[in-house]
Amino acid sequence: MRKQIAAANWKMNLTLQQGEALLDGILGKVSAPGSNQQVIFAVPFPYLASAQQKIAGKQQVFIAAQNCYNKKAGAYTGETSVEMLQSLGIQWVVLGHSERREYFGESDQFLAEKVNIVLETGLQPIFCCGEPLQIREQNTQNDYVGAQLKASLYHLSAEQVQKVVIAYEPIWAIGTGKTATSAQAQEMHAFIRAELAKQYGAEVANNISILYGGSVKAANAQEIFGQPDVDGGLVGGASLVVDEFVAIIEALKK
Ligand SMILES: O=C[C@H](O)COP(=O)(O)O
Repeated sequence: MRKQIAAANWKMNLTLQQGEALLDGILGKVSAPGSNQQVIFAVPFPYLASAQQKIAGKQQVFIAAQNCYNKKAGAYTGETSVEMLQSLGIQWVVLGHSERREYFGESDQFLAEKVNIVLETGLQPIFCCGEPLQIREQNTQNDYVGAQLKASLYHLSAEQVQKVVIAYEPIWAIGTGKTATSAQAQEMHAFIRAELAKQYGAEVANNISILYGGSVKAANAQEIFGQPDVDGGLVGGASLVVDEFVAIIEALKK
């Protein structure tokens, strides 16, 4: 059965001290996640080790990297390998966030290579997809997102693809305060699941968690997460505030 997941993406925010206080605050307040729920914190690279120590012994709570490189090791100054992440105990990596695609020119092919190395090393990707405003206005978002999935994921086996969590993040809703309506989120999530079912069969598609991202906050989480094909969220701004993110975790389906 697929998991219900609240994933925090801190992006390039917070000092180490602020990050530690945030993590302590959230972990001190939130009830223990249920066995079908997971909480993931995607923190900046320099904080991975300390964050990993803070969650030690907590069931269903994980730390994620926000990125990784597509090569195993070598002369790639400034990059971080999946093996390095694994050596810290990290089990998750966010890949293909629209900010990486836009500001760092990450292509579908490059992301397919990153997906491969993450899975081959034994970690799990949170693979982001989503359309810009212009595409939504043309009503071609299904084609756009379908092409992103095909280009970066469909070479995977059925066994591998079930280790991927997909995060649908309409770019026009990220950090804008403009959330997709719960109906828009459900419509796209159902489309993504139907596409996965076409490629891998319904059983596999039903095992894949699909998160919504884009201005999720305490006030709208329950309604969005309540949609049948929405399995939680990838949360930016609201994940930086203790009470907001605690409420978002509590809004996950049981
Ligand atoms: O990774 C998270 C998404 O980009 C959403 O960010 P946001 O919640 O600040 O809109």
